[in-house]
Amino acid sequence: MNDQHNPEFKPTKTVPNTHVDLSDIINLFDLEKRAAEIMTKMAYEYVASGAADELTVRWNRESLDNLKLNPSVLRDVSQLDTRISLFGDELPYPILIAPTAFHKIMHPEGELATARGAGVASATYVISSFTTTPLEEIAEVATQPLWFQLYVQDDRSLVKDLVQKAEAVGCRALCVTVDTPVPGIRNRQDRVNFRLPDEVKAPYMHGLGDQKKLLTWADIDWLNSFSNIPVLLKGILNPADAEQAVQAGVSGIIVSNHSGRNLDTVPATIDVLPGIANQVNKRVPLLMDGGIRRGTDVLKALAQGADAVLVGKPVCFGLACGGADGVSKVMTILRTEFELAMTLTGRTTIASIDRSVIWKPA
Ligand SMILES: Cc1cc2nc3c(=O)[nH]c(=O)nc-3n(C[C@H](O)[C@H](O)[C@H](O)COP(=O)(O)O)c2cc1C
Ligand SMILES: CCCCC(=O)C(=O)O
Repeated sequence: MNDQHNPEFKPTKTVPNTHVDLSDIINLFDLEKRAAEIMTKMAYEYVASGAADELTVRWNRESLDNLKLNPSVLRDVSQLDTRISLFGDELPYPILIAPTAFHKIMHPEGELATARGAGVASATYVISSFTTTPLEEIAEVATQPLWFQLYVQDDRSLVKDLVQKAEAVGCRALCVTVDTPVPGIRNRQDRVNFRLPDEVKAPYMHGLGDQKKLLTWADIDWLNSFSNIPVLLKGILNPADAEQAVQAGVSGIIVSNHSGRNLDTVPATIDVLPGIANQVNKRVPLLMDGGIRRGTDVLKALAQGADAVLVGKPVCFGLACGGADGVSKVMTILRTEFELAMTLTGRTTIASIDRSVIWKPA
């Protein structure tokens, strides 16, 4: 059972407590429980909620849980190599920090803490367009690669300026989010009347969803025409769109349903991944996110065709509970669990993680 559906999770405090003892946080579900106790109700509801009836949120987890593993025994597992290469950078392990908005509502140090935590954990951090800290300041404290997530907002000249700023501060890739022409139905956010506190600003947030200026494939051509860094599309859920993305010349694809926050009842990402992987056939790197909470989930996603995964909510909860320490703890727990899953399934390299890792009935 996914802990986030536990009705006992009632955020009680109204003032964030940022001095939490993390020593008894053993897994990522522990962290969500702790976060529910200490975050403001508004921030907790913002992070934890999904769209409408949250069916997709649940399915992301259920579909991962329902895949069974098929270990191979008696292999030499004394040496593991978890490195991958993406767009010219070597990542020590295939887990990135997904872009999530508004970190200052989760922790007073906001995105600076996230970047520091990413640095400690040797993780690549994808900064959201709706960061509450200017890009230059994040870049100053970052010691690991940064990527930038782009919301194409109504004023296209500001969009171009933002892409150029992201490039100027050293972001290594641009993840264009394509699943949010307008925000989804977010009942839980509406119930708490979600809004940014006056003291928190999102300097690059101007406006999504003017019906006359919705994002289309023509915008992808336009972005590709001037971006000097690889362009990925984030939020692809079917092989036809993946094919069109490759034809449009994108450098990578992120299979994502936005953690079930936008269109409820779309399938779990792990379920659509194999079909998309078949279609893309390694022409561009394929990343995936949605419900990754265990090292075995990372292994399953790689087995089903992803080159790497991203994690969103757990990083927000880690940030809320412990700032940079909480963020690094999330990534380190997941990395350690993933290494153990590789060892126990007898797969010692990323290349050896293929569909044979998933158990199938005889
Ligand atoms: C609190 C929160 C804020 C998010 N903000 C953004 C965002 O600004 N841009 C974006 O492309 N995706 C955003 N996402 C989606 C994440 O990038 C990612 O797709 C998703 O969280 C991954 O699933 P997981 O949270 O189950 O790991 C957000 C997700 C959460 C939970
Ligand atoms: C309207 C989107 C706001 C940021 C976001 O992507 C999210 O909350 O999921």
